[in-house]
Amino acid sequence: MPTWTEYIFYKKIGRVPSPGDVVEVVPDLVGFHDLTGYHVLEVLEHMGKVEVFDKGRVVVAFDHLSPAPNQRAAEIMVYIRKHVKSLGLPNFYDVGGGILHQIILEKYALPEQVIFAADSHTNTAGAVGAFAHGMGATDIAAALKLGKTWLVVPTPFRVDVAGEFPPGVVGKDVALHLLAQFGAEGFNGYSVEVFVEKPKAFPMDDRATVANMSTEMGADALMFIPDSVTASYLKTERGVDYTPPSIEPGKYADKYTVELGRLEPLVAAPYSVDNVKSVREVEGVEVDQVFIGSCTNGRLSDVEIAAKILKGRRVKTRCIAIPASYEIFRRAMKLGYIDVLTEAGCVVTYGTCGPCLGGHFGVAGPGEVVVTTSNRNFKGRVGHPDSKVYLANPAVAAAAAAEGKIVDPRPYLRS
Ligand SMILES: CC(C)[C@H](C(=O)O)[C@@H](O)C(=O)O
Ligand code: SF4
Repeated sequence: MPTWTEYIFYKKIGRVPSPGDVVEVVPDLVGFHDLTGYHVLEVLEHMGKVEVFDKGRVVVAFDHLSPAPNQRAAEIMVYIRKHVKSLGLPNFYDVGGGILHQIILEKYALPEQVIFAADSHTNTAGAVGAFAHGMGATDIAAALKLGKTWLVVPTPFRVDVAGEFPPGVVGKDVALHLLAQFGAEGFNGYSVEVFVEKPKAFPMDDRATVANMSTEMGADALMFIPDSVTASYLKTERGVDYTPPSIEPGKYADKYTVELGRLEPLVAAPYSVDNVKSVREVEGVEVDQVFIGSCTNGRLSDVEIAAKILKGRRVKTRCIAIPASYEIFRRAMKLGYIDVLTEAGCVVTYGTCGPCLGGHFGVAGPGEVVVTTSNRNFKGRVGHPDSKVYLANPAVAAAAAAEGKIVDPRPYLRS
């Protein structure tokens, strides 16, 4: 029997490919955002005519520099809007709609699909078992025009997730644990297939975080094998009936088991995603800015855990909280989380990557220390090259905001 990767490609091309094969596939979805969209459209213009193979399969979101923080960003948006309008693209999310990857996961991605977008964190949709992969703007332009693209079939690697999360430990810590074990680039050329032993113990939001950070691991894709959680997520969120196929585990190059019960809150210290330490090792580090958000950890459960920690407290350092989509913002507001966060002194907004990439809305200054729930911490990522970025889960981030320094968040979850 095939692996999930082989199964998906079998359904696409009518034969089971081997790792290393070059295959041509028709994408189910193709996406781009403001930053890469400009190049995508420019390449299409150079190719002669701006046209797309199937309007319904194209998703566009303004998320990186949105709302436009400068004239250049505004010009780019004007240019993209013009094309979106003349193409008549129905799945366009202007300023405030949210981060492309969250929108794709929330509204479009389905198991067994093949998804490409002009952004490296496209693999987030692997949370529902889609083969989702980031590509450069030129490749995306070609895929949009031709309705097909090619790729080298990756080697499947099996990861089993056993047990249940201890308090204060979430999907982010699984991602950081894998980075500690395998290193950045550790999964180059692999598609990681994750089997969850107790599906309910590993909710969709946590799956999305792990799939998202497979980019930092170098993976071509990371997919959660669809299970009862996938099915109920699709039913409740989208009204889609999905019965996961019963495929026997196929042949894997290698495998690894994550024991959730043995994890503790982790951080990736400057300046590398695999410079992973337990939060206890870095306790006391003073923090200038906290960011709770991004395509990694801007989902409802992330906002919820932050609100739980910050309820009745006042932040001791500046804290920016950005639910990853309009939908999440609305839900968080109805549940009272936005109120709690604003009362605690957080700056809250919606629908932008924000300070994740140091472009606007919280650019770090020289010497500043940032704790962020996002996915990259290399030099200068959040702004000044002399700033320092710690990647952490939303509980660690919220506790850092409450104390103005890195602390173990677990006591805050008990009180
Ligand atoms: C701007 C874009 C090309 C980039 C990416 O693809 O990853 C960005 O989203 C990031 O996180 O650095
Ligand atoms: S939130 Fe950050 S990592 Fe995600 S797409 Fe935006 S810039 Fe890239």
